[in-house]
Amino acid sequence: MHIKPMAIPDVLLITPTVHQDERGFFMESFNQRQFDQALQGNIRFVQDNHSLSGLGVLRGLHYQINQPQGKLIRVLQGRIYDVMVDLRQHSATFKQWLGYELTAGSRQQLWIPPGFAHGFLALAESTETLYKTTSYYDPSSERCLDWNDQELAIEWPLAAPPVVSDKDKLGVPLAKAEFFNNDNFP
Ligand SMILES: Cc1cn([C@H]2C[C@H](O)[C@@H](COP(=O)(O)OP(=O)(O)O[C@H]3O[C@@H](C)C(=O)[C@@H](O)[C@H]3O)O2)c(=O)[nH]c1=O
Repeated sequence: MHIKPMAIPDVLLITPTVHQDERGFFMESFNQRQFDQALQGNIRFVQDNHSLSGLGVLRGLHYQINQPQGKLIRVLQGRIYDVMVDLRQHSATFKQWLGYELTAGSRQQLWIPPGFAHGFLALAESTETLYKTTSYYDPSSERCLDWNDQELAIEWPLAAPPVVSDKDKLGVPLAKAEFFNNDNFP
């Protein structure tokens, strides 16, 4: 497993060691010890989320103000353009966004620490995304940033207008975003 910091250095790109043989492949998709070493911390996951998206579905940008979720994202089938926005007010990269293409073929994962808004665009039909989270779903504290906010100016690789949920159509611009109630992130 190889772990590399991204341009926002707390975001990590994880490339697993894939063992191929005549049967197929084997990989450790998560290893707590290596993850702890890489983060020099004590992250624990409590929930796994699995979603299926058609080509052009865009989900996000979501975050929870009371129970911020760290997320470990991977794609089981298809491809996504994964986007995260740093909403940690004390961060050197506050309000910066980062995008990266995750594919089923690469088997790479992204670690997004608590304190980010997150979303993704499906770049293929029948795209399945699986991600672990460090805290439980808390709909009352969930907030949504406008995926198309002018200030953020995220460069989504869109071939056509995306398919967006009614909830996400109500996403607010960064200028009106609520930030976290407790900015003491692990
Ligand atoms: C996120 C979530 C949703 N749900 C329910 C609520 C709703 O009825 C249905 C679909 O929810 P949503 O429309 O919010 O699903 P979705 O738009 O896929 O939400 C997800 O988007 C990505 C980008 C993330 O980062 C996730 O944390 C999550 O916010 O599933 C849960 O039961 N548990 C959960 O953890």
